[in-house]
Amino acid sequence: MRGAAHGFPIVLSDLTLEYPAHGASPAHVALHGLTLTVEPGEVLGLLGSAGSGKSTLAKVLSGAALEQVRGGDVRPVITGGEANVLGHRLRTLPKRKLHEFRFHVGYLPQDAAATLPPDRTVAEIVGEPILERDRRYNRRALATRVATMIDAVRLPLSMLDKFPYELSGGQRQRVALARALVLGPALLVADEPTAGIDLTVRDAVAQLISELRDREHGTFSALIISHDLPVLRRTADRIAVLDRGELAAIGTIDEVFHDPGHPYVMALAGALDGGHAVIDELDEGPAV
Ligand SMILES: Nc1ncnc2c1ncn2[C@@H]1O[C@H](COP(=O)(O)OP(=O)(O)OP(=O)(O)O)[C@@H](O)[C@H]1O
Repeated sequence: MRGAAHGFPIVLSDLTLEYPAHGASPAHVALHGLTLTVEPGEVLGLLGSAGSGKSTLAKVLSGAALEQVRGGDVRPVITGGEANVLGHRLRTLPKRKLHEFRFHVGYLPQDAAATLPPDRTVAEIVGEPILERDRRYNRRALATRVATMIDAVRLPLSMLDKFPYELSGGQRQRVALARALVLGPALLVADEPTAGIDLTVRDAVAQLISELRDREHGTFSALIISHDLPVLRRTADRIAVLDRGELAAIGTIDEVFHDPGHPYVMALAGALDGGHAVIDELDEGPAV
């Protein structure tokens, strides 16, 4: 693909994602005909109504949806078009390459804070991806890297020996973010990274993401799902808006909201004019 050959971290071409039929539930198309490109060094914000397909896209682009299915979990599959991430065609990515692929993509799932392993300390949780990659990794270097990440997400080092149940939801969210970033990924896919985090720390999380982008000179890119406009203004070069599984708009925040052609984007713009910074109250979207 042309984009991938030029080092674009994400190239989506007419991408359709579907949850296969399971039990009594029929197959469900979650995302339809999505075409977009994330440029090297770009942070793309992703907004959209509830159920518009944001988390589904994050699961697929991070490679999480390609992992072995556990229990009754139903994963989305690519049923049309192409998704190329970091030069890999996800549709045909061999299972043996998935592990390596996932080392290069930091993924913060929507439920990350709630699903941290309860029996591990913060230090163990954040350091785990390093040990998964290299069991013999120098323990002192590991401790330093983990402490650096904990500091980067503005948590005190006294948290390192704590268990998830001893932390607040916002602190757990930041532990999950530290874990997603610990391997120094080329791409971060973050599903509501500031959910549950109080205002003062939200700024710090936005700052961390923009620092990574600025410091890594085009080698760090991100897809950030968020309804938090101040966070997107700080971090995102452009935003894409999804509505009911389709792309409703894409451009800089100003381009998208100053000339909203799509009814859902118009409603978002109206909410912003009304002074709302966090716009998830529009989740149902207007009737078209
Ligand atoms: N496991 C599943 N099986 C079948 N359909 C699913 C499954 N998970 C999600 N869906 C459906 O796929 C669509 C997209 O869901 P998704 O979670 O990606 O939306 P979203 O934009 O992230 O929403 P939210 O903002 O509420 O998190 C929805 O219609 C949802 O009901």
